[in-house]
Amino acid sequence: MIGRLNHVAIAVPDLEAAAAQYRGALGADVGAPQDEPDHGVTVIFIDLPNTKIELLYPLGEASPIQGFLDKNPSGGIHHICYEVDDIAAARDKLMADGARILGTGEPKIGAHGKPVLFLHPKDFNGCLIELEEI
Ligand SMILES: CC[C@@H](C(=O)O)C(=O)SCCNC(=O)CCNC(=O)[C@H](O)C(C)(C)COP(=O)(O)OP(=O)(O)OC[C@H]1O[C@@H](n2cnc3c(N)ncnc32)[C@H](O)[C@@H]1OP(=O)(O)O
Ligand SMILES: [Co+2]
Repeated sequence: MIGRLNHVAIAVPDLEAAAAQYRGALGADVGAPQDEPDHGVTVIFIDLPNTKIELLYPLGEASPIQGFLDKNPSGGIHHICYEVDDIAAARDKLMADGARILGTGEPKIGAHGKPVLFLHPKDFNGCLIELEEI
């Protein structure tokens, strides 16, 4: 069901500093900050030859990443995103298998303009999984 690794997301305490580090120290192709108010985050994408890195910073009062940063003040890997062909079919199969879909269960439009869903980390070995329909 899952396909390519779309991105690895890293929650960071200082977005500009993290972007500068990836651009300078690591010589990466770093994009511009993008506010995603529907998701409570500001993101910067970094293009790598085989996948992307998503730098995440809280946006607004109810950001879903605030608790993670409170527990991990230096930042850390927050989620990984797998591509799927049909997100509704993937959701229905996962729910039938007993996995918890976060939020309403309905896909939201993600940072790439495509539908996304999140799966509870406690159901997947402590790893928060995002699915993105491609
Ligand atoms: C820009 C759009 C999009 C894209 O297109 O790429 C994005 O990536 S948006 C990214 C941000 N959005 C989300 O993360 C949405 C889904 N997340 C959530 O609903 C919540 O963050 C959460 C996963 C339910 C966690 O909620 P929170 O209130 O912070 O924590 P809890 O205390 O309820 O956590 C319960 C339990 O889970 C552990 N946890 C929390 N976050 C993670 C994580 N990222 N990875 C692994 N484990 C995580 C937390 O530590 C708790 O464990 P215990 O302490 O053992 O109870
Ligand atoms: Co993401």
